[in-house]
Parts: sequence; C-alpha cells; structure tokens
Amino acid sequence: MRQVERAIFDLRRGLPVVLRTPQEDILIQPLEGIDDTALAELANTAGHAPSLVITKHRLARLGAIAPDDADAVHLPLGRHHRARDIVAWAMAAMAEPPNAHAPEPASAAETAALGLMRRGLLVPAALSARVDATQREALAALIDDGTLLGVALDDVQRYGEGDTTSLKRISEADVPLADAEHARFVLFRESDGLREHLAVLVGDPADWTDAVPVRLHSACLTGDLFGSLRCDCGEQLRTSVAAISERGGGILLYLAQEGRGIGLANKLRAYGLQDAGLDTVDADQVLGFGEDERQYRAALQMLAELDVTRIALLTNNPEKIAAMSLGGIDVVGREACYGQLNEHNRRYLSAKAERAGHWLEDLLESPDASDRRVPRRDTSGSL
Ligand SMILES: Nc1nc2c(ncn2[C@@H]2O[C@H](COP(=O)(O)OP(=O)(O)OP(=O)(O)O)[C@@H](O)[C@H]2O)c(=O)[nH]1
Ligand SMILES: [Zn+2]
Repeated sequence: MRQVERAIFDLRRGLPVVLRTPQEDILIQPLEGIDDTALAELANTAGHAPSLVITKHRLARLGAIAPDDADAVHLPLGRHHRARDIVAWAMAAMAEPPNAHAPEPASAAETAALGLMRRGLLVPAALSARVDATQREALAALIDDGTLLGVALDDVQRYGEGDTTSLKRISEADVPLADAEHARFVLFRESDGLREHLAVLVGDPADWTDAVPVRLHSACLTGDLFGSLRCDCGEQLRTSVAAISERGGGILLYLAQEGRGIGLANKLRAYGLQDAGLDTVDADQVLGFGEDERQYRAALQMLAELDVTRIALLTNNPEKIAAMSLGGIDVVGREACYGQLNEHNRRYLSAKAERAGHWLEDLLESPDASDRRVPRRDTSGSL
C-alpha cells in the first residue's frame, strides 16, 4: 500500500504514475499544471496521444450523460490538441471538448486514478495513455531506475477500503477555550498519514447527558480562522462550542474535510467560479466534484473510540444525521446551529437550503438575522 501513498504524492507534484495490470500499463498524469511539453512527453512515453478522463459530474456540466451511469468517462485526444485547451475542457466554466457528447466509460484504471487524485485533493481530471507494446520495455526501465512510479491497479482499488484510512489516536491535551474552559483536544490520524481529525471534548465525560451533544464541524480555514464572511463556519464553530458547554459538555469533532471534502485549493477555485456567477454547487461541479464529497467514516470511528453511541446533533444538515444513523449511532435530537447572515454569505446559504436541503429557513427568513446567532434549545426539532 505504501506504493499507492507514494503515487498520491507524485500525482500531487504533477508527475505521471504508471498503473499496472497483468495485461497492460497505463500512464496517468493529473491535468492540474499540465503544459505542452509534459503533454508531448506523455504521448512519447506511451507511444500515442492520451485521453482526457473526467468525472460524471464534469460531464453533466458539459450537458452530456455518462454511458451506463459510469463514475468517469474518457475522451480520446489528438496529438494536435494543446494543453491549455485540454485544461479548460476539464475545469473551466465555459469550454467544451469537441467530443464531449460521445464519451466512453473510463477504464477501471482510469476510475481508480481519479480516486487517488481526490484523495490527494487535486481536481479529479487526468490524462491517461495505455502504453503501447513497442514502449513497454522502455517504460519498465523508467520504473526500474526510479524515474516513474509503478503501482499495481489491484492495490489502488483496495486503497481507501478498511485499514488504509483507519484512525489512530495519536496525542491529547487540555486546551482551555474562551467558550469552554474545560476542553480536551484528542488528535486522530488516518493510517496513511494524509489527514488528521480532532475530537474536542468539552466538560467532563462523566457529567455528559445520556444523549451527548455533538457537533460535526468540517474544516473551513477561511471561515474558522480568518472569520471569512463568505460562509457561516467560523461563527458556527464558536457558538457550537459554547452551546455544548452550556448543555453540560459534549464533543465537537473537527473534521479534515475542508471545502466539503474538496480541499482548500479547490474551494478557492470554486470561489472564483462563484464570483463569475455560479452557485456553490454548480461551481464544484465545474471542477468535477459532486455537490458534497464528504464522508463521515472518520467521525464514526472517533465516536466509537470515545464510546459514544447516543447523540444530539447540532446541525442544519440532514446528511449528517443520515450518515450517523447509517453508521449505527442513535441520533436522538437535533438542534439548529446558525452563523450570522450577511450580504456576502446570503447566496451561499440560500443555495445550501435550496440545492442541498439544509434546514436554514429560520435563518434566511429572519428579519433580523443577528438574533439567530446562538443556537437555542427551543429550536430543537423532532427528527
Ligand atoms: N466546496 C465548497 N465548500 C465550501 C464553500 N463554502 C464553505 N464550504 C465548506 O463547507 C463546509 C461546511 O461545513 P459545516 O460547517 O460542517 O456545514 P454544513 O454541511 O453546512 O452543515 P451544518 O453546519 O452542520 O448545518 C466546510 O468544509 C467549508 O470549508 C463553497 O463555496 N464551496
Ligand atoms: Zn466556511
């Protein structure tokens, strides 16, 4: 599995990697940062022009449908195609590849490669080239001398299942907070080392109520740390810690899911697209992402490790409740958790309500949004 982790790092550096099957070798290169030289080199190493691999979300954005509901498709390219155009076809708002309406389902290797790129927080779009028989020996030499990394497709497909991303409890300490003086931070690391998540334990677990108040908070560097007005995250973070403390203690899970799981680099790209007129869901789709790429496996593992099985969630997001329930957690209560509405985040919050079904009506319809900042007991709804 370490080869797979190395492959993610090579892809993040913009380097091609070779996915190997008993029948063939496939060269994969992320589209981010590609230029004409790299494009020509890829074609020469493989012995022919590559294809462009994009997700079904990107294809939908181009107005086409993936055959057989495939997760990804590939579009053959010619040697005359330029890197700049190909990059635009994969991730610009208004650019359409010439053959978008005749996509072929991506091969297993191509689909697996996009999975690695997501794990590496890259735009899920790649160049792929099946290595020609005439080039196989030369390619094997490049792998042998360390120029290229070769990874078995089998390993890539098994990666991410089970053990590779299971959490280890690494370290912990008391960290008194302005909103909860009695707080303890417990850090967990995914076993491949790529992501770290925090459990912030508020109060003394012995005093917690039977249904432990829990907030699942997805990281938002811009909002949590800098107080960005584009979203409501920073205020949700602070008010939920205060609310948990007021309710006798509980847990805030700070999840490494920046940008709904697409990463900070892509969130900033998505912000650029939103400034050009798209809403938060469409902007992510332009980049090839689904409307919410988050998974809650880490949260479930942390709750299990902390021996918590019954919770009251502070959230406006029905998906979080569904994810916990599906994972075997008894969600016995739900409480709203609002930030403050302002002219910069109104559109974002409206899109969350309208497109993703978040329960934000009270906030969006409030004549004076500022009275909605602190989550209150009386807003708790039945499930
Ligand atoms: N892709 C993308 N992510 C965004 C955008 N604005 C905020 N985010 C991210 O959205 C996530 C918000 O997470 P949470 O605060 O857990 O919120 P939520 O899903 O709205 O659910 P609740 O707050 O629990 O109701 C964070 O990871 C932010 O970084 C955006 O415009 N695009
Ligand atoms: Zn935010």
